[in-house]
Amino acid sequence: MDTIAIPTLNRPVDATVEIPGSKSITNRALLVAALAQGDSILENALFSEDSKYFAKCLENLGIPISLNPDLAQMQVSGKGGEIPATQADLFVGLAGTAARFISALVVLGNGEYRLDGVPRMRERPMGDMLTVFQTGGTTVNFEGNAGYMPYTIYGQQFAGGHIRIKANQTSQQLSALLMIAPYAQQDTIIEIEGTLVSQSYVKMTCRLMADFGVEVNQIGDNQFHIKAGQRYQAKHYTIEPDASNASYFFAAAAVTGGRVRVKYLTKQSYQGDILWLNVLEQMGCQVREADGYIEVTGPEQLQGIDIDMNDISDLVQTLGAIAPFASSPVTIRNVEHIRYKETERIHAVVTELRRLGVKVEEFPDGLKVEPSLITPAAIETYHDHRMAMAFAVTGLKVPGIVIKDPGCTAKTFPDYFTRFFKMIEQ
Ligand SMILES: O=C(O)C1=C[C@@H](OP(=O)(O)O)[C@@H](O)[C@H](O)C1
Ligand SMILES: C=C(OP(=O)(O)O)C(=O)O
Repeated sequence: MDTIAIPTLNRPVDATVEIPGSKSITNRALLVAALAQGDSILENALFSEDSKYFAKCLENLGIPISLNPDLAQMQVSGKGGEIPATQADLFVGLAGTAARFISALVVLGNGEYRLDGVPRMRERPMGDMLTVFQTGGTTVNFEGNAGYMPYTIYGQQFAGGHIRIKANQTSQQLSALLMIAPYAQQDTIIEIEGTLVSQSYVKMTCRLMADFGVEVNQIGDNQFHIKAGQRYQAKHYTIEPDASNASYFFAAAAVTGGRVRVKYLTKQSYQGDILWLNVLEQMGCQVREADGYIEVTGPEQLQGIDIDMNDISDLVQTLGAIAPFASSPVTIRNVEHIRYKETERIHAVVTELRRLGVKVEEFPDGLKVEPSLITPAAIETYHDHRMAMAFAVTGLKVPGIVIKDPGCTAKTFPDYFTRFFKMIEQ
């Protein structure tokens, strides 16, 4: 297995970086562009495993898509809600958004669609959404355990109507239902049973739907009304830089007492993970937004924090990886749902911090990291891009940190290490 040794930086970082487009926005835009009638052009689209699997699924469903990675551009020729292919084998890798959004899309088709992913994807929950479809008359045949990949969906129509769904393990199934709801046979009311995790992503879904011409009426925190017959409008759409992936570069400024500017990101971002800036401010960093970039300047000494990260849970690893450098404990709460992601993330981050000699306590829904001296180690990444990207930042401060399987960043950020090394060379 490949490894990358992280060189320590014995000075504050001082760099300006560019981050590729948001994964979450790219995959939403691909879905709604596929449902619109006519050509949409997506600028600053993300080219990574997650979005390429998504694009390939659309192509296999007969929706023409042309990819221009050099220009970071994708063109989708939407079919107005039709799915031309009547049979398709669809592979989503480890992309949770592709798994959930494509499964919903094929319910609108008229045919037989088999979906599968890598072994870990077969362990990630799909059942709450699939039960909704089954209740509405769609047949789903599971090859293994009910509620998990691989399965075949026999698309007919999405019934819509009054739907109840749980969203305590992932919000992505709710986002998927919302995005196909305008194409249902009747108006749809979606009611959340119990708690909704990762709410900021649902907000992102509704904002993106609005950008493409479809209205969602949200009543309180847990009811969504979508009128049938609304249609997405094909359009030219520019995707923001990925705020989750920007977090590692801002974190580099935070731990080295340096300065990092991320170009083209704004505080008005659709991405909840822009709140990483508030987290860093609370830990002692300074944040400045200017025309065309956001700048973070790290303090001499980071402070600890006690924080509910339910809404920004892709940042748990970033915070975990810099937490040992704070002057007081860092406590992360309310993120039980990250146990269902690329890996069992609470356990993974706790295990790797302990490997580095850090004192850390694991809770059912989070962790507490004590200020600690770090001893060097080779970090296991568990096929999880965020383990590799986050612990590379730790390596800037401590000699001898090695990241195993750095290629796993390809899921959302194929050239992460190239940009990371460019940051330290500036
Ligand atoms: O809808 C989305 O684009 C996402 C929602 C979140 O997942 P959960 O809703 O499963 O927490 C997030 O972790 C993931 O990276 C992207
Ligand atoms: C959880 C993530 O991805 P997904 O659920 O889209 O696979 C992530 O990118 O951190």
